[in-house]
Amino acid sequence: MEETVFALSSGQGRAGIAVIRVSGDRARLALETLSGRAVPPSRRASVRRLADPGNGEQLDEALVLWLPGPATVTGEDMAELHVHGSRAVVGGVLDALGTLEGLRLAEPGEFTRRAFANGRMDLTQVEGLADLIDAETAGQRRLALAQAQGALAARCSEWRNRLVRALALVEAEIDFSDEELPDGLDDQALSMVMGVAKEIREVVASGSRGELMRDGVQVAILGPPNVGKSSLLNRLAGRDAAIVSDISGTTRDIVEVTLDLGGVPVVLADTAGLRETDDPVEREGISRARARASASDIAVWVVDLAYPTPPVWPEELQAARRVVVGNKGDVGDTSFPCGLVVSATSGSGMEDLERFLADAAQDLAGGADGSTLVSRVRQREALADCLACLDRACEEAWGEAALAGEEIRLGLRALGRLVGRVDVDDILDVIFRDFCIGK
Ligand SMILES: Nc1nc2c(ncn2[C@@H]2O[C@H](COP(=O)(O)OP(=O)(O)OP(=O)(O)O)[C@@H](O)[C@H]2O)c(=O)[nH]1
Ligand SMILES: [K+]
Ligand SMILES: [Mg+2]
Repeated sequence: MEETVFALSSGQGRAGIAVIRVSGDRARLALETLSGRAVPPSRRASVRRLADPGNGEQLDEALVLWLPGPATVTGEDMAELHVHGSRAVVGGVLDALGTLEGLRLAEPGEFTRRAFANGRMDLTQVEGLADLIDAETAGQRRLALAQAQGALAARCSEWRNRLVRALALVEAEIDFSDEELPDGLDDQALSMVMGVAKEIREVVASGSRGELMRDGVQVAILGPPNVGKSSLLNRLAGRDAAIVSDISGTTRDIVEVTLDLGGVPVVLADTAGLRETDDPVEREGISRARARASASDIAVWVVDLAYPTPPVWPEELQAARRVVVGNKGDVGDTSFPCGLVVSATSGSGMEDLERFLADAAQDLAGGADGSTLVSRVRQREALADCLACLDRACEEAWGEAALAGEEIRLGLRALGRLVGRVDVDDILDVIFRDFCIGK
């Protein structure tokens, strides 16, 4: 029997209400012991006095729920205690639960781990839930919620069913042929595999959008020293995140600010001005700036319109979108060719820059049609593996049936990895590492 676990599932610190969850076979006994009465009718919120079973001292008057398994989040019997959210009440109730035999504090992510173990969620839903809890923008919430509710899981199981049927056709053909093995896939199996491959290809192609939505679109602010890169970052952030001064080479470390632009998370990075220098610290800053530039999705090159020089994009730049921004438009030559003219000090043109960034970010990460299903490299790679197998199966279509069948089987295995049916051990710890106690 698994131990029964409990934890504070709402946030740490003083609050109006705090929610403590108990999961496992002893959840009923725990609730009965603390409340001194039989559990209330299942799934009905009921008021109970909770007392310390050791000395009988009342700890709180709470709203409690008795949730018998298996139709619970973890798949086990559960109890929920909605107590007053002070340190003393929460601490008292947690301590009291800890004194009960067979109960212990849950480890980070343990509720979700049990849900996964009991088949209440597949791995993609677990990942979606982790992302939902961390979601900061509306776009992230939509993507994570769809995944937590099983949008990707449902597609996977549908692909799986079709591939299993195709495989059955191939195997039947192998079994029924007397001497000579049949050639490749039969027509029906081939069209099934091709159909699934086409759909997976589309999902894989949209994968980078989901990853950008989950991780944030990276914007690098680049340019020579003293052109006003840090001033621009501060303007966009609406606060003094980076040090501004009239001394060239002020910024050394990367300064990051995350913005919510139309529901898409955008990570702005201010960087050291690019120039030749003998100062070892500044040189390190410049090499960091170049590294960040090469990892950016959107690159902004800033020109000082008071002393304009043409942009020199770093060679390693791979950004999908670039823009040249002429700064110090308040004092400089606004006829110099730039994508946008702004002034970080007066604020003129800043709305245009923000709109440019929002549109570009939306282009790269937004998926208003909700068709984006994958949001992690792990998911995209598993699907790409599956796709490669299916493509090889189709190539074998006129070759050996046994080989084609084997490729379909390998494709199914890749799908199994995606949802956590096979080869799950090494990824579980990585996924649950991000979870905190109570989830
Ligand atoms: N007139 C005017 N001055 C500006 C504007 N933007 C920035 N400055 C000034 O330009 C100087 C340099 O600004 P920073 O933001 O530190 O420039 P930077 O590109 O980050 O400089 P480094 O970090 O040294 O590479 C400061 O004195 C700012 O006040 C602007 O739009 N107009
Ligand atoms: K400066
Ligand atoms: Mg700077």
